[in-house]
Amino acid sequence: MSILRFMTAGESHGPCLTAILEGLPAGLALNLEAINEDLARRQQGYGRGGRMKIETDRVDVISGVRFGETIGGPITLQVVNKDFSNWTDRMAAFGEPSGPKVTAARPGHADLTGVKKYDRRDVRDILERSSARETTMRVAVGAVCKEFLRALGISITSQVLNIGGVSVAENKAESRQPGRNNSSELNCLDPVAEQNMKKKIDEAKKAGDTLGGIFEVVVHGAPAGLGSHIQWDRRLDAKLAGAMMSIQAIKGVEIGAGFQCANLPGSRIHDEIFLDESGQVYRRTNRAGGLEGGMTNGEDVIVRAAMKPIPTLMTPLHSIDIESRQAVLACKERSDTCAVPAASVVGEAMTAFVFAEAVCDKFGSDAMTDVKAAVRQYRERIGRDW
Ligand SMILES: Cc1cc2nc3c(=O)[nH]c(=O)nc-3n(C[C@H](O)[C@H](O)[C@H](O)COP(=O)(O)O)c2cc1C
Ligand SMILES: C=C(O[C@@H]1CC(C(=O)O)=C[C@@H](OP(=O)(O)O)[C@H]1O)C(=O)O
Repeated sequence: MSILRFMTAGESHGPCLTAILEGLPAGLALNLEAINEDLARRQQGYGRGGRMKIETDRVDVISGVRFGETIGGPITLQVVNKDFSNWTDRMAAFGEPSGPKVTAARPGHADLTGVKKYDRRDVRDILERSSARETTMRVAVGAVCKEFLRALGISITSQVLNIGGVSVAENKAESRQPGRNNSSELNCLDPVAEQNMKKKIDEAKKAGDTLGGIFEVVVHGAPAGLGSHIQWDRRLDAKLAGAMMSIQAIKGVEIGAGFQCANLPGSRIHDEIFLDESGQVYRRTNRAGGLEGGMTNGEDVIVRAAMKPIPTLMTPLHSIDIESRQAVLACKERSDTCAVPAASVVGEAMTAFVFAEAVCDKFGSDAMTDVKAAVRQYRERIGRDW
């Protein structure tokens, strides 16, 4: 059984979304506003659709917290869907359906395989749960995990590197500040690239098309030795890649130099190890992205994810109607043109969960005082021995 685990529930247009997070130590001070801030960051981003104008996501903490501190029990988090009141005809839990059915499956979504696998006649039975509205709860869970990590000196940030082929300049990408999130609308550190990205989003929107892109998540301050080389399912790189791939529409993940590793010789990939005058170990490069042998190595952890373009197009793609079995154009519900900045916040959240689990695994997870003491002692030992 996982030491730390969470589950989400709820449909995109249902009454609310819920998450239960279990396994964090008691005695962790939580800041409600920090959770709400991350929820607001996930809602931002040029290119998002009309739904984000309806919702103002704010979390209710239903269990596991008393007077601002965790007590060790499962933490239940809830966010209300304001839009539910407009969908009661199509989303009621009981009674007869009164709203129209969705029968034109969208390529690139769960629609077609979902209706077959679950033996449904209305694509809505599938799309409501496959929708990335669910990532609201991942961000709420991730924000709690971030508080836990922050108390131990570990911070997580992200930036958007590419939208629809428009990339940030390399020197701007590397100007990231550990532990600090930027305030750009697209979560991008290059103002020139950001303007071009916005133009690209405008063009796509005008053409009824959609865009994907790439974002990067950085973990700063993690001690060396989280994860393990001992067994395949204890490798932190594997857990991190799996967590990133679990985000809707993510199709590629790389750690450090990632796919560049295939093109360059070992002399230009591996990070050489040096000793300074005081005998401290250091590296001049971080192409491994902070992970060697499935463990953190003390450098910043750098993970990137590629997101495919949003599958709902306003100039719809060819598809079929599941009822009439005729060729039709895919359904086009209100939709985002580009959601890479939002996905970058979800990427932070999933990374926070993976690191929180690794910390609980290594240092225990009953009481915050014990976890803090164990981390302090371990940091001292590996600082001394290296
Ligand atoms: C933050 C975020 C927002 C998204 N918004 C939309 C959207 O508005 N319309 C849409 O069709 N897909 C959207 N997607 C993508 C779909 O949820 C995703 O492509 C779909 O669930 C199919 O899963 P797959 O792409 O992982 O195969 C969004 C994804 C994320 C991460
Ligand atoms: C609701 C969110 O994203 C949604 C993700 C989504 C999808 O198919 O993934 C489809 C759209 O839903 P709607 O039809 O309600 O506009 C997005 O808005 C959100 O991010 O909170």
